[in-house]
Amino acid sequence: MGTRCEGLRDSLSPIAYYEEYSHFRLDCLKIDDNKELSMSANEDLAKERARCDFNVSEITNILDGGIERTKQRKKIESIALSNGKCCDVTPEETLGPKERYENAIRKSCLYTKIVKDQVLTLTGLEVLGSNSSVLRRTADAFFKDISPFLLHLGMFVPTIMGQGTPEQQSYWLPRALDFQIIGTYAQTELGHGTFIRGLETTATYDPDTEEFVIHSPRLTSYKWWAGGLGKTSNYCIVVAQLYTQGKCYGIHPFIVQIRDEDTHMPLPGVRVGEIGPRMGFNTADNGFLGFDHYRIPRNHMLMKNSQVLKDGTYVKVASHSKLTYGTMVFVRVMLVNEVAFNLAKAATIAVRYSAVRRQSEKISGEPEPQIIDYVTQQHKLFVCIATAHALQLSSNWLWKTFSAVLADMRGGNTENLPELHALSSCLKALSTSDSAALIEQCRLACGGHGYMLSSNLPLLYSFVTATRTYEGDYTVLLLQTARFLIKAWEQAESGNPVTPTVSYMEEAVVGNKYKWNGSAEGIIKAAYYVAAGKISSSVTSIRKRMKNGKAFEDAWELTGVQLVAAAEAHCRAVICDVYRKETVRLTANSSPNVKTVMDQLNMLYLSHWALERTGDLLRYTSTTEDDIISCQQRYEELLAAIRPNAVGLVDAFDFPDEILQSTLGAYDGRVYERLMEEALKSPLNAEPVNRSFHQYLKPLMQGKL
Ligand SMILES: CCCCCCCCCCCCCCCCCC(=O)SCCNC(=O)CCNC(=O)[C@H](O)C(C)(C)COP(=O)(O)OP(=O)(O)OC[C@H]1O[C@@H](n2cnc3c(N)ncnc32)[C@H](O)[C@@H]1OP(=O)(O)O
Ligand SMILES: Cc1cc2nc3c(=O)[nH]c(=O)nc-3n(C[C@H](O)[C@H](O)[C@H](O)COP(=O)(O)OP(=O)(O)OC[C@H]3O[C@@H](n4cnc5c(N)ncnc54)[C@H](O)[C@@H]3O)c2cc1C
Repeated sequence: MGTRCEGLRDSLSPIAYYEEYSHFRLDCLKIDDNKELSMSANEDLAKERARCDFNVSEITNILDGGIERTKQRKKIESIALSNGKCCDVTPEETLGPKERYENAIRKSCLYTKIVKDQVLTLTGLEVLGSNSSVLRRTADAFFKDISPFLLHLGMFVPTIMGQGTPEQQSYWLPRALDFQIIGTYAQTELGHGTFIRGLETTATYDPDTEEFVIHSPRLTSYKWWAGGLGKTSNYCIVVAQLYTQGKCYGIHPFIVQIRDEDTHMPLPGVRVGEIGPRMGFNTADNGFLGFDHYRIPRNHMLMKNSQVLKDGTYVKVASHSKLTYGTMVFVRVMLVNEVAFNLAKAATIAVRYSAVRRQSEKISGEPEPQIIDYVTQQHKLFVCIATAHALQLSSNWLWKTFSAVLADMRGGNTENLPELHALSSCLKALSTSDSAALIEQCRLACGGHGYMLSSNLPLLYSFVTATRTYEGDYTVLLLQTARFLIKAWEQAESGNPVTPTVSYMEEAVVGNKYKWNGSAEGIIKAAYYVAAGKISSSVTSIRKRMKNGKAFEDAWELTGVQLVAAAEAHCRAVICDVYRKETVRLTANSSPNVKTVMDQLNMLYLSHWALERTGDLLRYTSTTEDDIISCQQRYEELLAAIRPNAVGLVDAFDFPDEILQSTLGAYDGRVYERLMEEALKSPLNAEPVNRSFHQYLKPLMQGKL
């Protein structure tokens, strides 16, 4: 897969091991004699590229955000990839947990050096913000799983930037950005992840020494989960309940040193370790952390939003009580981009593989078709390409919204924060949930070979399915959006103005039923009407329950299923709307064929969701069965229209093989050769007979056990 890296051979013991068994594989399996193993590219894939009718790089530029950004991305990628030391000779998933972690640290250091020496000097800090997707793409050439440094750049640095005073930033940021210290974000505890007001770690101010005493009063207060915490980080952001002058002021962020900067030993009063094997993230040393009356200086509390003065007086600086949650909002915004990128990778792998793979007979006796020619396969895959586009464009739009609200807040205006919170919550929830489900769909679309770790689909899934939970669980975040929607509905009902993303309510509260029209704009409007219908039903249920004597909180709780569905419908309508508008805007000056194929993908996405939500359309709009039949027909026509361009569309994601890291998805389509090459690297192939034969099998077979 990708280029092999000779330079690393002597740095790891497993590599010597591999070299040992690589002699064995040639002797024993004689793959050199196998005429089938060819070095030339797959012909079917070459034919697919020849039939693609649009300019692939035009779409690449659109997805990157313009030709200049494509150029910059490629430059950064080539800096990292030409380093020639990015990949492993031994697949990382065949290493034991310790070796795997050590290997991840080795690669993280290598990658960090490249970022520090070459990328940051080229791009400045922008690469950590709006342009951080470039870093994420490039990092994937180094890590099949996750870098233990992810939280350092993903949350430690952003928290200092977002929650620190200018003085604190100027002290901590240069050290953090230079990797003199490595940090993480320890908020979640054994006992609480969602309900952060219930966190139990305490930070009690002692005015005599001008220190905070950080303490974990019980097992459930131990920090749990933070990435890079177990073994890598020597500092971390600890979110704890702040006590001063005998009063609790709720959760606040503190910078806490946990390991000696020289020996890396845990400091006295700190208990830290790794939490053990998990479904994914196995190279990220997610950790636990407890404190025994551990003291830190007063100015290690991040004091941009609130302060504790030397004498212990608490001063609230921020104009909004939830600004301490700012890092979470930032990361939720980033995650939409993150999962769009991972879904694009899965779609690339599955579409290329489906063009190479031939199976079954459509007509008895005729050559086996490429599996991509089955309409059911197109149904599984083309929505993945379309969703990757939808999420990529929605993420760019969300980033712009986030930046605008941030700019307002710098001027003291927090008016648009609730809308940003509602939007980032539901977009994070839906994008992570859709992407995880569709990556799994890509894996299933690749049959048995999709189950191989070397396809990279299982790892992509295990990584992305975690995004549905972390940084706010799916249900919990949709319920946050629902709070905003219900309030907006009540505002619209009483004739007061509402914010732009819920302006559809103004028309819907009047009680009109929407008449179906199958155009893009018509489907989007129908989606908004479905959302309005569900919000209205939720409001009715809550009111009915309250009328029957329930308190608001109980009525809300009992209506939870409807509220989640309403928030989901709202968010789906927003994605459909943004995807449509951005497609039209971004292809305004494109060549006709690019415009056509982007429009087809967009219509496919809209029709797909209309068909998925037939029941809602029939219930909340005046859509008829005939309308659904014509929508289904249109959807099937779109599958056929997109089919010739499918490989071109995934090529437009422009993933180098080193980043894709997949036996099934490499550009040249040498699927079978790569599967065999990777199989031969299995440690079990290191010797013709495993010692367990002598220890167990032989005695069993000979009745001597
Ligand atoms: C080497 C490669 C390098 C690459 C570099 C770049 C990489 C980028 C990618 C980054 C990857 C990072 C990986 C991250 C790993 C996971 C990290 C974590 O999980 S960390 C752990 C993450 N953990 C979680 O995410 C925990 C999830 N839980 C929570 O966030 C909160 O508990 C809660 C929001 C659910 C409730 O909070 P609670 O205080 O109980 O609030 P109530 O419900 O009582 O509502 C009261 C009012 O507040 C309002 N409001 C609320 N929030 C906000 C807000 N943010 N804003 C504004 N307003 C907000 C709310 O609307 C309501 O308003 P109203 O209706 O009254 O008007
Ligand atoms: C791979 C991974 C990496 C992580 N990295 C970090 C990290 O670096 N730093 C960090 O601090 N944390 C991290 N986390 C923790 C993560 O943020 C939490 O797991 C997440 O916020 C969910 O909290 P929880 O685990 O307590 O789930 P719970 O809150 O216990 O949720 C369990 C179930 O209860 C439901 N539920 C909970 N509350 C409600 C409610 N109010 N209404 C309805 N349903 C509810 C949820 O929907 C869910 O189905 C990580 C987690 C994972 C999996």
